[in-house]
Amino acid sequence: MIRLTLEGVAVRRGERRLFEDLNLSVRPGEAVALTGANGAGKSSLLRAIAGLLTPEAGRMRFDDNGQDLDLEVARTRHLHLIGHQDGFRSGRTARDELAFQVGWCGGGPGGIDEAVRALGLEGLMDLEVRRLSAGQRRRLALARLLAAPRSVWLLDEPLSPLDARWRAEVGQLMQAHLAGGGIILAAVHDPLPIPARTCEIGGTA
Ligand SMILES: Nc1ncnc2c1ncn2[C@@H]1O[C@H](COP(=O)(O)OP(=O)(O)OP(=O)(O)O)[C@@H](O)[C@H]1O
Repeated sequence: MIRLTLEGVAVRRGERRLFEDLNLSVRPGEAVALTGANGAGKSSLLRAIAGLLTPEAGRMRFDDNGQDLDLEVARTRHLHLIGHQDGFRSGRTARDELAFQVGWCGGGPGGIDEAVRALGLEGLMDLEVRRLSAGQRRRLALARLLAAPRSVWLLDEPLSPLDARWRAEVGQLMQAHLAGGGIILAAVHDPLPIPARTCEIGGTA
């Protein structure tokens, strides 16, 4: 049961400090919606938590039932970041790209079929990624969450290209993740379809 704690975190991009003194604790089974204006720093915060950006100040901790985890080990083994850039090579098939990502995350092939079903991708897996619609492509990116299970989901506007049906379906998958003790930190402009605490990131566009 992993918990994420941020203490006094500040993030700077270029000349601008986006926010400072951010304190946040996300407990197992809890979802937090990161809100704020365009350019406030929501994506930057998710990237900083994932270790892709060095914060200017503060501390980030993951603990497992109160036992502090090594930060790099926690990021490598327990965290997924689904951002705007999904990392797919667009000339390869959805099947090959999902298998590659799941293998890279240490997941076996066993979970892929179930993830493909859960995200309604069955008829799309032999298509090149470039032939998928924006919503289909996002569902392919989200399939990694199920096929290579990890406790911490960092999601950057996960629902934005999805239609109403898939927003609801992914909401159910999020709910199941929380029920299993996972945590979700999601940058959003619209409310999440699950109960979530809100953390507003300061700054202006
Ligand atoms: N590589 C970079 N170098 C310098 N500044 C950057 C870089 N990437 C982003 N920024 C700036 O950092 C600020 C925060 O961007 P970020 O994407 O974190 O905001 P956001 O809150 O997620 O915005 P949105 O709601 O528009 O997605 C923006 O002003 C952006 O221009």
